[in-house]
Amino acid sequence: MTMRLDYLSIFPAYFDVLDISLLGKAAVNGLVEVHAHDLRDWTHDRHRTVDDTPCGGGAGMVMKPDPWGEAFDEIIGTEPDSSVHVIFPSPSGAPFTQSAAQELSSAVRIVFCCGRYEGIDHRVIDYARSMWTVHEVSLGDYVLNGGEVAALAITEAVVRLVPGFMGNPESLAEESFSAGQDGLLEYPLFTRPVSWRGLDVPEVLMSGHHGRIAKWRRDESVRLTCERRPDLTDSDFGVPH
Ligand SMILES: COc1cc(COC(=O)c2cn[nH]c2)cc(-c2cccnc2)c1
Repeated sequence: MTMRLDYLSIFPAYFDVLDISLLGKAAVNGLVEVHAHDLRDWTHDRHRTVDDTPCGGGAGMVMKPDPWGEAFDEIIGTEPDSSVHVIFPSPSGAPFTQSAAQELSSAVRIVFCCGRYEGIDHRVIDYARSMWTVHEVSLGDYVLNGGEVAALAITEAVVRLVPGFMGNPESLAEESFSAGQDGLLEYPLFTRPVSWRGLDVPEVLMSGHHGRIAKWRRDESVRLTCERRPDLTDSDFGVPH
């Protein structure tokens, strides 16, 4: 089953990068189909206007609903279809998580709507919710100039989970934020040379003693998680289960 990805943006060139690297390979072997669209193609005035001043006053500009509606009609259609997932990256969205990426990796169609300026007229999101499955998602508590970079990050998190995309699926299982690690951060990784600029690989990892190695890795994951992500630890005991 091919996953179709559409990107609506006033800077569609952001998505040229999807033709290379891992994503390019997925596109080549028919797993993923990518279409980027310039929102201005659905404007009709000489200046190809996509924004206007906010009703009720306030600083900055808001993206007009009209171009979005016409683009939706052409790109997605005018009939409701809950199998279409429409994503609005936004600072006011719900935190994007690995489980959300996992769910989206089985979608047949995902449409990314990249907001610019101060945001998009809210009726665009309300309309989209009446037609498709909408996700307003945040990548973190910071503000980007537009949704394009967030759309690329979400795309990578999702497409790498599409069955048949990753060379060796085992590497997916071992990662942080995947079920296998109980939501712990990944332990530190090492490879050869054993000694590098006066820094040595921890001896336990060279011992060949698998039980000790597993314990060292678990202890490191717990230590790192408690240090850096107290929010991921269980408040009762301060140590993740
Ligand atoms: C500058 O103001 C913005 C920026 C962005 C781009 O996304 C992010 O900055 C982001 C995403 N995760 N963390 C930050 C989106 C909107 C927006 C879109 C739709 C509805 N409402 C607002 C507004």
